[in-house]
Amino acid sequence: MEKILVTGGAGYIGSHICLKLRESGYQPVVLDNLSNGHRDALANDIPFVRADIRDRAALDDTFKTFRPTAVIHMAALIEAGLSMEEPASFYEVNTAGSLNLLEAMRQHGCWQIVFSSTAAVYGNTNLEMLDETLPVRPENPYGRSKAMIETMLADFCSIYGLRAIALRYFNAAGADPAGRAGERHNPETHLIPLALSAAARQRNGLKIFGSDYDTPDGTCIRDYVHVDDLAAAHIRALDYLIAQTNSFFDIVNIGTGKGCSVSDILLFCQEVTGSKFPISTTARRPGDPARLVANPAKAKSLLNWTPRYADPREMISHAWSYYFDNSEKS
Ligand SMILES: NC(=O)c1ccc[n+]([C@@H]2O[C@H](COP(=O)([O-])OP(=O)(O)OC[C@H]3O[C@@H](n4cnc5c(N)ncnc54)[C@H](O)[C@@H]3O)[C@@H](O)[C@H]2O)c1
Ligand SMILES: O=c1ccn([C@@H]2O[C@H](COP(=O)(O)OP(=O)(O)O[C@H]3O[C@H](CO)[C@@H](O)[C@H](O)[C@H]3O)[C@@H](O)[C@H]2O)c(=O)[nH]1
Repeated sequence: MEKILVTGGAGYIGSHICLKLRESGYQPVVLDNLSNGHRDALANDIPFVRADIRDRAALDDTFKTFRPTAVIHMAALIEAGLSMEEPASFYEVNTAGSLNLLEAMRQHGCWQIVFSSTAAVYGNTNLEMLDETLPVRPENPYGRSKAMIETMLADFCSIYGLRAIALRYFNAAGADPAGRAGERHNPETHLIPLALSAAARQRNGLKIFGSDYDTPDGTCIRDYVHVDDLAAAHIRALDYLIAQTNSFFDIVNIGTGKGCSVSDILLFCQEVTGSKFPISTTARRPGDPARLVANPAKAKSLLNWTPRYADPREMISHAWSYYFDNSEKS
């Protein structure tokens, strides 16, 4: 079985990718410092290295021990809002940490990588849909830290011969439909899990960050993509990467192509849970673009990937089941 090193694999998206890797005949090996992940989010028999991507000696040991065929690189700080307060941490962990990883890959002859990029690289545009040919103009240091990694990848591909795909995910949502994994950020800052905890009366309602955006209902629009579909996209990307013989770098959006406003999401959360939690409006959160919706055409044409779940209510329903069954976990 081909071994795939999954950095950040104990996190929300990573734990779903590990499930999908095993179902697809790959052997995940996870490296995670557990700053925001959970060892118990992974099956016990998945090889696990507790280490930081900035620790070169730990990376060297990991490459020597496991000799992975490819890397899925997800380890990162992920909150766009926090990056407006602590930009240095984002450049240190995301950008410098990724350079450290790429250098270790080069030294150990591991030439294939799927990288977790983000819709946040696009920033504010007036466009209905965003496609991969647009210039990147991130609104926040998080997006800039990821855009820099895309630039490094392009150079490592053209000059050192790496093969790389950057998947620009839009907003991951939902949980494993079979209930084996879900979202457990601590502290939680994402819209849907916060709304679900309001629905469960674990918090006192939900505040909308800004209702004066230039959108139909004044709240921000995002493209919510089911985490199970996101995991499936990684398998497509990996299969594609492994089938190539020449170096290349490509960028692919992973989203549904459908936008949903914050207000819509909250109404859906109330509908799915049957709980009319209080909703109020507060100031905009700095660094939030008004609208981020994918043009998903390239994911279909290059990777033959299309989402199985396109209705946010299905995503919320799976997230709610997971929330309900795991509310005692931190
Ligand atoms: N959640 C989303 O909607 C979304 C959207 C676009 C892109 N992404 C990207 O997807 C990836 C995974 O996101 P997620 O939502 O699963 O986040 P997450 O926080 O649940 O997972 C990230 C994992 O990385 C680990 N980690 C953080 N810093 C590390 C370090 N220095 N060394 C080793 N491990 C480290 C954390 O412990 C965690 O397990 C990230 O790269 C994120 O930027 C996420
Ligand atoms: O209490 C809350 C929380 C969020 N929001 C809004 O809900 C939307 C979604 O926010 P959130 O769930 O925090 O996700 P994003 O800030 O869009 O970022 C996510 O999605 C990006 C891709 O679009 C990823 O790159 C990031 O890592 C990931 O955190 C935004 O408009 C927020 O302002 C609120 O109004 N109230």
